[in-house]
Amino acid sequence: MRPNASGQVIAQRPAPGGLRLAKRALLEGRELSASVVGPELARSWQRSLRAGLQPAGRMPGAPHASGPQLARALELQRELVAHARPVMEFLAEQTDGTESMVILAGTDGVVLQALGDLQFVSRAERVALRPGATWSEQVRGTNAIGTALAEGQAIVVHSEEHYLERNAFLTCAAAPILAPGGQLLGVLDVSGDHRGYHPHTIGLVRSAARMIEHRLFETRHDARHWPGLVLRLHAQPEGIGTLAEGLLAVREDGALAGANRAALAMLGLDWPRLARCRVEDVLAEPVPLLMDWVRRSPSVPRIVHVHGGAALWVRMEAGRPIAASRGAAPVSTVEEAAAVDALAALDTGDLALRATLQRARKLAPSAIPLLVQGESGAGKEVLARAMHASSPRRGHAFVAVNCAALPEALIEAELFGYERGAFTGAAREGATGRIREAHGGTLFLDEIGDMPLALQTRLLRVLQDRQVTPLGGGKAVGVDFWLICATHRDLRAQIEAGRFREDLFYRLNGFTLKVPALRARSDLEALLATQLAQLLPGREVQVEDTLLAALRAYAWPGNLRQLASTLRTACALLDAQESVIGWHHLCDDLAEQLRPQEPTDSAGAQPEDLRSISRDAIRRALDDAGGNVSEAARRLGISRNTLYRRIGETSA
Ligand SMILES: Nc1ncnc2c1ncn2[C@@H]1O[C@H](COP(=O)(O)OP(=O)(O)OP(=O)(O)O)[C@@H](O)[C@H]1O
Repeated sequence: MRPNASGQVIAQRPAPGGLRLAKRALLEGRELSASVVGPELARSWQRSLRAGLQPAGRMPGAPHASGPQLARALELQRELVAHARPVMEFLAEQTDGTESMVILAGTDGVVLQALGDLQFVSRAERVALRPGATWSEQVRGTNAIGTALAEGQAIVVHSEEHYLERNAFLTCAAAPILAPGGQLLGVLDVSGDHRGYHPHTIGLVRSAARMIEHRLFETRHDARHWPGLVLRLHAQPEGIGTLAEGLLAVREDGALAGANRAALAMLGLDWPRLARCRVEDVLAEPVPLLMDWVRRSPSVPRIVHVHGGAALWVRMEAGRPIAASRGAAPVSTVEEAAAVDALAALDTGDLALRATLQRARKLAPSAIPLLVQGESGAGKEVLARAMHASSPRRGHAFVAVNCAALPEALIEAELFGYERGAFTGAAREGATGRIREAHGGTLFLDEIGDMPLALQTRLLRVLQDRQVTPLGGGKAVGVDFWLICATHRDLRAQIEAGRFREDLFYRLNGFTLKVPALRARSDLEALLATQLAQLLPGREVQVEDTLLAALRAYAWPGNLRQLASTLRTACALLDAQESVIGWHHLCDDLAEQLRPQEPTDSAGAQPEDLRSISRDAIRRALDDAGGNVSEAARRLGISRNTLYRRIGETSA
């Protein structure tokens, strides 16, 4: 098995002898056998031949950028280099011990950064993999970096597929990195000893290139500076916010300003059409409607319709000018109203939650560090966002970081930022880091109980000194933010077990706020009404009586997240003329979980009952998903991590 040029796996790798014969055929002007040499490789060999290169001969001296030339190239590509760095470190960790290098090259094929193990190459060959070396096809013939640039797509070039025999010791996988407008910015590559070839490397490299593109898009269209709309799209609501989401930037006048590749695929666009299109050309919903949605409730996912195609879920973010340009009301009045509404909007009648909200309202102006505790999906982040919106800091950023979602090396770079001085003599910073982005605003650290101990020590230092020092030893910078942390874990038990620093616990826990689990709340009906009004504005929709009773009795292992995803599915299935949500509007597995249970008062259910309901639901979902945990989690409307945790809890 081997991946073809676009990274898909094709069945057979040609024998080296076959490639040698094919290369001879190329030199003799004969046709290349398509079964030995794929179309991308054949085109690349032809280009190499036309460039006057000889496969076996001595390579004419390949140009190598001088120190000042490299510094200038790095300066020109500052944004790309800064965003690529943490992703490259992550890739280098994944490929550690595999005798390979992670390389970032510019559009001219010049190596800008290289990380990893150079021991697998001879001293003479090392220089070719260092920053400054050139890997364009023109100078080195077919190779993953040069060929990915020439073809504009991901490619694997293995051993003798390299045009020059002297490069046959390498196996390389490379993927282009594109700007949000489709312009080629550079190439990410993993090159290693040809004996260490692994078919999954290309997938890893392509995902890493997507991560860089995602960060570039988010920086260029950051809602604080970009005066337009950002649409996050996916066929399923759970896909929004993940690496698989489509990203679309829309100018205030409706013209499309940027996208990622996932959005192009979802909308049936290509890069040239993107530049000519307006949002009305691709979506059935006009810009004023989108603007209205984003002003009224920006974080609520909605359904939009692609012309002649699928329905997609969308979550929108607006730049400040749009968010503030509501009618004739002065901005301060609008912000004031939003501030009051943010916490009040969460109060749907449950007394325990109301008590939490009242405390939150009093604490919001104080900037005392808060710890929000509650089960996964219970609404901890939503509460933290509402507190920020109700605080004097609401004019600044709310920065959320999930400490459980990223590998340790990435969270460190993400939180603290890093210097690019490590690889050039230039003085400007590489990436600011999320802590500094939260300056003046609120830093929300989700799943703080999962933060690795080494990072806890660094975070403690930041909280004590109120200064952050970027990785790579830059200057300490003063920071001022409101810290809100959240966890589903018992942090005291974590301290006992030696997994959480006690001194950090006291620093971040100025006050604990508890968010009740959905099954313990008494306001399910009010929640249903509020969410249905948001999902189907202007429509009067009820829930059928027997279904409502079953929903009340259900244990809701995924809490509000699961409720929201259940209602989104139901609304998507509801016909325009229907006004009652019934059993047939649920996905099958939830309907099955709900049916066998007699309607009982969930608030009166004993913990053991709830545990067994939860256990049954999980078992059924796993059975239905054929044991696939990701699929079972999707069916339950909870994350994979939560499902693993619940499996542990319910089998305890
Ligand atoms: N008050 C609410 N009204 C409607 N939906 C809500 C509300 N609070 C939360 N949700 C829904 O639940 C989802 C999860 O909420 P949130 O991220 O705040 O939970 P969490 O407790 O932080 O979860 P986790 O611990 O898994 O990070 C939200 O995306 C939203 O769909």
